[in-house]
Amino acid sequence: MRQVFIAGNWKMNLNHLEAIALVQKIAFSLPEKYFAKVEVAVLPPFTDIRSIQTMVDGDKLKVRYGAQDVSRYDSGAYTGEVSAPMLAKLGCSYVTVGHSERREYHAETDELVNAKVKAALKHDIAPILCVGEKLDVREAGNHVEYTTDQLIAGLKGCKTDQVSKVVVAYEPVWAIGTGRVATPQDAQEVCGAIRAKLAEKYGQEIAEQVRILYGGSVKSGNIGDLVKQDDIDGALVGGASLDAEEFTKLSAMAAGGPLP
Ligand SMILES: O=C(CO)COP(=O)(O)O
Repeated sequence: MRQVFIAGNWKMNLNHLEAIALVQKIAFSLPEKYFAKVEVAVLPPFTDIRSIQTMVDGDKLKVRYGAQDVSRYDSGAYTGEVSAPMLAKLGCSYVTVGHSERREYHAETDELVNAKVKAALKHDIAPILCVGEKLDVREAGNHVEYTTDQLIAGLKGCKTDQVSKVVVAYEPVWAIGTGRVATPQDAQEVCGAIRAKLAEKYGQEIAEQVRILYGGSVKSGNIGDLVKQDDIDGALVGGASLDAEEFTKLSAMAAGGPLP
């Protein structure tokens, strides 16, 4: 049984002091019983991770955390890069790989995304592999093939047992930060195709274990209908993850009901 998963991608927002305040608010406003039904993680900028680690460990908070990017290399002369061993040492559970903003603004190719997926897995950090089409691809009706091709390219060379640890995030680029959320049926179409492709390549048992998230303008008002879909196991949330009250509400709705 896959646990519902809500991950907040903070993107390039919040310094380490603001990060502490936000995580504290999330941890204390979501009643304990919800954490049994929904896994909640935050993905802050690198500069916030150490502060979050200290607080989560010290106060034994249920919120998990990770990073937004990782180097393909473990160490060496790669100025500006942060490695998977460094993230592992900071207790990161997750790292997003291949987010459309990195593919677009940092020219990340499928080959690089694949190398980063493998670097994370090697150090027991679960990659959140982001896939998703731009508007022109959807309008041409090629969105399913496009995203499943990105999926297979991102997982190339991974062992079958590693694949079960990967989280896939389907984020149609036209729905990110636009307020234009995909309908639950549109999102299910692609998430279902992603699971079917995983089953074809790695077997049904592995495919059933992989969590598939939807991302793109997710809010407390639309998450309920999204997670009701068979193949949507949660969400990768951008803007709404920066507001403690909204993110807590959204996490509670993903767990099956509103906050008391
Ligand atoms: O890119 C996203 C999460 O990774 C989605 O961002 P928004 O929720 O702001 O649309």
